[in-house]
Amino acid sequence: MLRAAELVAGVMEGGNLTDAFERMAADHAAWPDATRGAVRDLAWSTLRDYGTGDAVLQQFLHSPPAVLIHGLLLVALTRLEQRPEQAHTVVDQTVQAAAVAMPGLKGMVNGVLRNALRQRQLWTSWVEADEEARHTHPRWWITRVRADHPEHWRSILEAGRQRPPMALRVNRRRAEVDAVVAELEAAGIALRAVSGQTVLLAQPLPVARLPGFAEGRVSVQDAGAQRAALLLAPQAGERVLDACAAPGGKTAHLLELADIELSALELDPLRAQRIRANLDRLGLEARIQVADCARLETWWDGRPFDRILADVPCSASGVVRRHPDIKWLRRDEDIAGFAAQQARIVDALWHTLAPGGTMLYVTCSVFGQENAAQLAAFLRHHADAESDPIDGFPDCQLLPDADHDGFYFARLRKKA
Ligand SMILES: C[S@@+](CC[C@H](N)C(=O)[O-])C[C@H]1O[C@@H](n2cnc3c(N)ncnc32)[C@H](O)[C@@H]1O
Repeated sequence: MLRAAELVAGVMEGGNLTDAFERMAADHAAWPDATRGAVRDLAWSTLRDYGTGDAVLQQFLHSPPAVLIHGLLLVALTRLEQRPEQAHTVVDQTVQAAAVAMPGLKGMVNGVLRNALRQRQLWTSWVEADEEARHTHPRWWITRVRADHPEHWRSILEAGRQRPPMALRVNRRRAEVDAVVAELEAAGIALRAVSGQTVLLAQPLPVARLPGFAEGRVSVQDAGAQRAALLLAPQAGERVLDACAAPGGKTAHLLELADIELSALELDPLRAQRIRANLDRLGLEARIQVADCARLETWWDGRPFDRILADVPCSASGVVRRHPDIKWLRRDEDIAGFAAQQARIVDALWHTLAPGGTMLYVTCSVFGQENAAQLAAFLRHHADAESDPIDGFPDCQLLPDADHDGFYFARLRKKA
């Protein structure tokens, strides 16, 4: 519990959860998978439901406690929700953890949790009374989703607090889908659905347990993310650019689909290393460059691309259940910053696209400012651009649900 509380406290202090978890896992390399998974799960669940937990906690806190103790209390409330039948054990474990972390606050932790338990039947009414707690997203986020998706805002917010699905992509260069399905079933791994090269697992599990993963027959990639390479549809012999490539999920998918000459760009040198590792595992090859894709003079040799994937940096509001720290770390005003960065990237990349070529703009966001508004502005500013419809529509907003994350796709063609 204390380890999970440390992760939660790190986020409350403004830190990134994924990085903190990776540091913790590296510091405790001897932890068995199950321990690592349990710590991760508890911290992730606590942050997914942070708004709810904090609304309950605020009834019992008279002043803000030390951040680690605040995190510990939130983790304890999550545990109490998950395991009501073990309430007393959970309280005892939390008090023991407080005794290790901050012995002087052990009594306070004990008092808060026992009081909260005594008033268990009131939790729902406290949560219902507060919009942030009810939807467990910040108020500005709720306002945006409601304005952008008047019909679906509730289901989007609800999806944001669920455990994410786990999907696989079968590497068609190395395996047949039927054979992979048989291997998974033989390993006792239950499947929920199979469609094209995509296999949806009934339960998430560590990649080390996936038959065929190390041998590059399968990759883990959300089913929504798998649409990107299919929509760009590279053809044999083409020059293709993956402009924002790390960790390389879509780079690999593009290379699995056709024999292309692919350049992968990535701004962050550490993340760029993950592209190479992914491609090596899958037996694929690309030219990888560390560069700001919008600064053409630093990386472009002047030869135009037939297709460009612009999987731009964004708010990640469509994948928030995988990164539950995001919703508490981002601010409303950050979204305009993302939109400006996205416009700068696609404006620059457009110069590198051949006449008649195709660019796919992708975000994992559900905010209109990064999506449809971005497309409209782009078409206004580029007379040589036209929309290449997706399923008969100018764009495609995939909303997060039980099967896939939230994504936005817009396909643009450069007039010849
Ligand atoms: C949404 S992620 C890409 C995910 C990737 N396409 C995949 O499917 O695995 C966006 C990536 O763009 C990188 N990035 C951000 N700004 C960039 C820029 N100006 N030039 C190149 N890469 C950039 C980020 O570091 C991040 O790795």
